[in-house]
Amino acid sequence: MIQISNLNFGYRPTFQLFNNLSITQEPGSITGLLGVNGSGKSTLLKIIAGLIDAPQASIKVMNKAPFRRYPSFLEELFLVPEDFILPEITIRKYIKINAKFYPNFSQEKLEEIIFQFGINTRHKLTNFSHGQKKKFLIAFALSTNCKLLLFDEPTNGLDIPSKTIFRQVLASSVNENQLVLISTHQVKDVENLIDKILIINQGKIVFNQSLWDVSEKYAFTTSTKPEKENAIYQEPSAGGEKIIKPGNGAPSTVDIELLFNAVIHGIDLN
Ligand SMILES: Nc1ncnc2c1ncn2[C@@H]1O[C@H](COP(=O)(O)OP(=O)(O)OP(=O)(O)O)[C@@H](O)[C@H]1O
Repeated sequence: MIQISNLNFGYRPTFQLFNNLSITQEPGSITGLLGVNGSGKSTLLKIIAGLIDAPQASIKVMNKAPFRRYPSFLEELFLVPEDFILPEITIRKYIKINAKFYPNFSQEKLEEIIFQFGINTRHKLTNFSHGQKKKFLIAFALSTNCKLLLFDEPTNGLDIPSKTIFRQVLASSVNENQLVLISTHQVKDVENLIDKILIINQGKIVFNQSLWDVSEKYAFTTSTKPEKENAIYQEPSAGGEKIIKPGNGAPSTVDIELLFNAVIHGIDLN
């Protein structure tokens, strides 16, 4: 569904943000895109969505060049950006105007998610708080049933119950023909939701694996003192050490934050 090879891109000629970045992603997963501040997560989502051109790279998203922005491409992709401006119209009007661009749009699904989030459809969108607007946009995105859904920091601004509802509605409303890519720093918010992890660092994708594979290959444990042998990576935490060791065959619950820190510190967990 996403094939990017040799992506070189920078906003300024003097600073290259991506260096020969390559990714392949197939449908059927909810993938977390992780990276430190400024590593280029939002930029990558915009390139995939066709909002930024990267003419030197070979980029195919749903077998099309995103920046050409063919209608048949746009009707199968929805990006929920980190920041957005919504028009001064009611939710009902927004739906009436925008739903028709998405052939698989489900009004029923939208009403269900809006109900779960407790959104009042009579108000104008501009009268909502940022978190309320975001919940509406997430609900709309899921209701489009697009093949590719891109979420940039979707849980920023959501209250704690809404984060739980976000995980529930996302997990229950996507199917194996869709790919969901979620850029986030809030790894706790996407734990038990994502099934793949992509990590971007210093202009490249440095990690791309399913959580299931990671859970089988490695054991994530804690100890009151540092491990002298056998630790692949360890770091101090409240009350002791968090440790990654080689797995023993039994699946281990993956500590995504620890995994991320290990990869960013140059540990090869591929
Ligand atoms: N429109 C722009 N013009 C120039 N530079 C930009 C622009 N947008 C982003 N950048 C720069 O590109 C780099 C990557 O930004 P981007 O927003 O993609 O990173 P990010 O990983 O999403 O960051 P964060 O986690 O902080 O949201 C940053 O150094 C940023 O300052």
